[in-house]
Amino acid sequence: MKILFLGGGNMANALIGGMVKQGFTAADIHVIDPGSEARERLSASYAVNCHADAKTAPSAPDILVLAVKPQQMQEAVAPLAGKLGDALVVSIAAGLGMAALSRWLGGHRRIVRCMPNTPALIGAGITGLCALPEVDAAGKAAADRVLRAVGNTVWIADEAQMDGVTAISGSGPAYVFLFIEALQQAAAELGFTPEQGRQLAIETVQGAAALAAASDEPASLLRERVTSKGGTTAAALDAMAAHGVKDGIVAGCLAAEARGRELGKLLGGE
Ligand SMILES: NC(=O)C1=CN([C@@H]2O[C@H](COP(=O)(O)OP(=O)(O)OC[C@H]3O[C@@H](n4cnc5c(N)ncnc54)[C@H](OP(=O)(O)O)[C@@H]3O)[C@@H](O)[C@H]2O)C=CC1
Ligand SMILES: O=C(O)[C@@H]1CCC=N1
Repeated sequence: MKILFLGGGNMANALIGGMVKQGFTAADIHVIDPGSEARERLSASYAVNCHADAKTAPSAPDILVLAVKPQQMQEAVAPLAGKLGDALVVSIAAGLGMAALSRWLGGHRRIVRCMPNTPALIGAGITGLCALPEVDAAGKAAADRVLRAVGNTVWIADEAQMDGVTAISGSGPAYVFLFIEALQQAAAELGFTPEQGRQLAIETVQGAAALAAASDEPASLLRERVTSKGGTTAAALDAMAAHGVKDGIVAGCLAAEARGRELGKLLGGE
């Protein structure tokens, strides 16, 4: 099974690292990236085959993973159009619809669109996936196996919801990191050292996420359990509500979804 990556940046590194760990054979993985640094990093880390362009790469791989920026995609896939045989194309590009991608690939229809996230780097990713109707069960299973190498997967029936997946889990780690930054800033203002602030903030987020994952109860109930009447948490939540924290997060997610749709249109979608 030959797997070709187009683009060898952050997400390709995360996926390839996970795949090699899960027993995919490095010799069967090829990467095209014009950047010599990107290629050196990948071949040094995982001993995969790296190519500066499509000329030396396998022309009809079993799986082609598209891991360039959405804005780079049309130009990047042009050399591959019409030459893919029945390769399964797995795109991780935000916003880019499968109809536009299919056109750019000369009418290729075996396409799966995915949205992973950066915790994939440590095998803790969550990926939403969606396929064109022409992709059979074996094709979906193959895409699922690639993305499961770096975390869990959720299949989405309606492609229109993929921008929503991007808004919640694709971009989501950035919101959580912002929250951690805010906790660390507050810790610094309260006189803790950076190391103390880091430990208190990160282990709180880790512990709360683990508790939410382990519990059948909704997050709102877990929150209420922390919140004693007239206590410190109530004071904090009141101040956060006055600053619109929760509404701001919801508005941010909706803005991410809207930007995904906008990118899709700019990139040639309907
Ligand atoms: N980062 C994230 O959290 C997530 C990203 N994604 C999606 O993953 C995709 C990749 O993102 P990310 O890994 O962060 O981006 P990167 O910029 O890190 O990686 C893209 C790589 O592709 C290279 N490249 C540019 N043009 C070509 C070409 N013609 N042929 C082959 N390679 C090329 C780039 O080189 P150079 O730098 O020299 O241009 C770069 O090394 C994007 O479409 C993004 O929407 C999806 C989920 C999460
Ligand atoms: O910000 C972006 O566009 C990409 C997609 C999801 C996460 N990063």
